[in-house]
Amino acid sequence: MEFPDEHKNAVINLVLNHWDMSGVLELLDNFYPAEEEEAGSSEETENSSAGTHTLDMFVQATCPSGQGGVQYGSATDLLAFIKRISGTAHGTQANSNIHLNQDTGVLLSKHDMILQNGHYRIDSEVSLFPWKRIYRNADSAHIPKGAFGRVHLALDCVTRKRMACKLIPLEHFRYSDVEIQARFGHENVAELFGAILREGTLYVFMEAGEGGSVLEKLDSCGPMREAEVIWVSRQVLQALEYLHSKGVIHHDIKPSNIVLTSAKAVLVDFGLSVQMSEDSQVYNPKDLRGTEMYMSPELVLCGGHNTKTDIYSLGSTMIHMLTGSAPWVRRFPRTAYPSYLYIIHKLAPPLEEIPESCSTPLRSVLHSALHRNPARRGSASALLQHHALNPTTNQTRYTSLDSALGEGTRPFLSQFSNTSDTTQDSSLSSEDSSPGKKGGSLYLDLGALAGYYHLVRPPPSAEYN
Ligand SMILES: Nc1ncnc2c1ncn2[C@@H]1O[C@H](COP(=O)(O)OP(=O)(O)OP(=O)(O)O)[C@@H](O)[C@H]1O
Repeated sequence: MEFPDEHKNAVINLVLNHWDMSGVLELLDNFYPAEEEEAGSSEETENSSAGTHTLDMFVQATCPSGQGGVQYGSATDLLAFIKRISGTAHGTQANSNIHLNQDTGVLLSKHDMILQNGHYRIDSEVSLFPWKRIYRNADSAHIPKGAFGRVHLALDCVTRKRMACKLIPLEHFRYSDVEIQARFGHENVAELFGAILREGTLYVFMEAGEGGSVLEKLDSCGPMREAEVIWVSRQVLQALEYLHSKGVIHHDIKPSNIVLTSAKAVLVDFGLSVQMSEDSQVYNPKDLRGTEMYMSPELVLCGGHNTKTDIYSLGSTMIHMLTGSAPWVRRFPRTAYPSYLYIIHKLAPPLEEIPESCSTPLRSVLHSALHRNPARRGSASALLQHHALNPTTNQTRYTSLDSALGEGTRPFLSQFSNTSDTTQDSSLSSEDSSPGKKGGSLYLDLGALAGYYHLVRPPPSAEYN
């Protein structure tokens, strides 16, 4: 049966508005089969004749006249999309039919990320900014980046939604880069908003840690106060409690992978994460994954480990937060020790690095988190119950990093309480932040507080336009 074009478009729009991918595909089957065959566009036809409904077929069919291939979808749609991308990236998908010359992707956030005719174009629909150019120094184009990804601040030009956007070259893309965040939403896991493939690079949009990473804090300010360490550790443990309950091991807990928003700390970088199968108690690694200084002794041995390895890495991260240096590096300078694996194997745990000033309750948390024997190491749930991490009624219960600061700064900070973002310097440097820089927090340093005021103001509108 032949349908007029207006009728087709109206029905497609109706289904898109009440988003249902299977409904859309079914409709497309009814509307377009003859046209696809006639068009004879080889790859498309081959695919559809094989009975596979690919995103590209969907894109081509719904956007016949130059419209883009970015669609709103569910987490399942996003997972299907990135599965195909990772197949292409690693050459395991023979005829994946990914159109590298056309943007394709799936956005989860229908209300905050506005698509224009199936496009989400950099600069017209969404703008990307190097963090530091926005918040610190107009001359600097510093972009926080890891081994493979560069992370920008992104702004939807219509809704003004602020996000982080990680750019991953296709050849370095791993399915887990997106999979875990797509499947496991938690308030302490950076929320995923979508992913778009454009010109061989995957743009992954997610919740922005506009306050920078914990490593950046340590680099700027030196060791953190105990209250701050407790506040951050609690947030990370909440994320780990959830992830571990799903059998997920993050594998790279460290200060640079914990980022701060105005009200919470969230985990990022799930590229090394794995989910253990339901019945297995042990994950047997094929490779060594993680960042040396924070690695557990059992992980270094490569003989099998479980979720407790993340707890050990969090213990190492807590040492870094309390001292300003990653474990081991002060006793064994990196210049002299290119690898810490043997040191960790022989000497772990680094309990003597716990500063003398550390309170007895927090010390006991560290002893539990850093226990050499994973079976005797506290789980995330157990540590969350520990009284050191659970301020009693006599103690303040902190709701943000700001509120974890001393009473003395409150009047000053309250001037800015209407500002929602605790945005700060986003410079990223070494893993071992110099302990000699400043004794306290950025927030407690008056000079830095002045800078803080500067930083939390909204970015200059000229740059956003
Ligand atoms: N959502 C975010 N908000 C703010 N900053 C972020 C966000 N995601 C990542 N970053 C910053 O960018 C840095 C690099 O990102 P990420 O760790 O995801 O990349 P990577 O290439 O996988 O890095 P790695 O070398 O640690 O494996 C992080 O260490 C962090 O400081």
